[in-house]
Amino acid sequence: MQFAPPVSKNRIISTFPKCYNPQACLQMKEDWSAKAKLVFKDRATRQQGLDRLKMSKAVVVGDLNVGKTCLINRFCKDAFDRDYKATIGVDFEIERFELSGLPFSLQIWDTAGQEKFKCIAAAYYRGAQVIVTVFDMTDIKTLENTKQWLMEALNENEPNSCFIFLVGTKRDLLSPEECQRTERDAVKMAAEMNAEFWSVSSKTGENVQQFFFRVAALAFEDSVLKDMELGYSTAQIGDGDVLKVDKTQAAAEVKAVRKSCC
Ligand SMILES: Nc1nc2c(ncn2[C@@H]2O[C@H](COP(=O)(O)OP(=O)(O)OP(=O)(O)O)[C@@H](O)[C@H]2O)c(=O)[nH]1
Ligand SMILES: [Mg+2]
Repeated sequence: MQFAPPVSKNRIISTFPKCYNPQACLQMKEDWSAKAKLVFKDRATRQQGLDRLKMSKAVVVGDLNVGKTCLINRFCKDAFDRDYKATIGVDFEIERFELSGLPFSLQIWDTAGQEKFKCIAAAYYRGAQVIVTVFDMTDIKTLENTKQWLMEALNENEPNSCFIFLVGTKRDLLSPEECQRTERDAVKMAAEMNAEFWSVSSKTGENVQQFFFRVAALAFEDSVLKDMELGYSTAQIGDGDVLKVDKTQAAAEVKAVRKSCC
């Protein structure tokens, strides 16, 4: 049996993360659902949870240059690169969390916005529990394009099976007035997309951790509740080996994509 190292302190989520804007929010509640709390309280589950991990997949899509890679790198590596380096095909990160005492992993797939890599990236949309559509707050055209990106990602997934997020990046480049105006447009778009809206800066880090905490919390709770509905005992949630297998498999796939592209 694989024993995962402890989750780092800054990945421990003990209270239910809030949304960014109540006008574009997927779930208004301020706490975990009562059903989910039952699972968290189950001591047997907590014990099993120490060596068992649950994993969800998030795919990040949007036009080229909008800041998808920077968003992921700010959260996963606490780093920011001023220079643009286009993502080739796909890339991925795995982040481990502890939510209300239970372990959870989020597989974050970074996809290329460039047209020539689109068909490769699209192959990785399948099986997503979360779709993150990203736009550049300084370039309104990229907001309009998020609908198309979302449609393509939804096409590869079961209807109503994904949480949808709309994320505006580069808020550090806008004046407060410009920011407000763009956020108003984004809230309207989020309503059309059934998405939750977030406004972030990967340069300063503003709202980035809060956003990913929210993603992790919604995906985790949903997984727990789905498992319950399927009638699994709480002790069966997740499987530690999944993390190892998926990571190796995913890394091999990314390598193959790069080879076929270059
Ligand atoms: N000021 C500022 N610049 C940003 C921010 N996020 C990204 N950038 C810049 O925007 C450019 C593009 O960022 P990337 O993250 O590489 O864009 P991408 O969406 O991954 O692009 P593709 O991989 O081609 O699809 C880079 O030069 C970044 O430095 C931000 O929050 N603020
Ligand atoms: Mg990129």
